[in-house]
Amino acid sequence: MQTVVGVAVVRDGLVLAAYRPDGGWEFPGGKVEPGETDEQAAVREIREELDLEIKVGDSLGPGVDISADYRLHVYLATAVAGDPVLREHSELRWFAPSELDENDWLEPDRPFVRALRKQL
Ligand SMILES: Nc1nc2c([nH]c(=O)n2[C@H]2C[C@H](O)[C@@H](COP(=O)(O)OP(=O)(O)OP(=O)(O)O)O2)c(=O)[nH]1
Repeated sequence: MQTVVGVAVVRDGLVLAAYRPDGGWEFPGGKVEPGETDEQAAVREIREELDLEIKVGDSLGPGVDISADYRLHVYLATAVAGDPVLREHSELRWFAPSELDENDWLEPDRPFVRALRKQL
């Protein structure tokens, strides 16, 4: 089983969501490479995808299977420097927790979206 890390970047009480070109909101992030920790992968992916420096915080809850091969783990993070740059997604948006509608998110992300609505 390989881990995919999603990062819930929080700033001023808003969470950053990224819209996939093939549809659906997701947490920016990606696959953890061999020898990397989840945290290292999160920092690398957010730098690559958004040109953003982050500090990774707590996990948002137990991992959720994406498929037989991949499991999604989502971590809270804060932006240390810079603004996110649109590179790989079709849209980036900061959502207030009350605006988060889990139905617009990829299915594996929905428990994490619910956790965010409770925690933020
Ligand atoms: N980054 C990210 N991926 C997610 C989330 N939820 C979810 O099911 N996924 C899936 C989509 C992808 O199939 C896989 C992550 O792959 P990736 O981000 O490294 O690369 P990718 O979109 O180019 O994926 P792929 O087409 O190469 O499979 O996990 C999420 O919140 N964030």
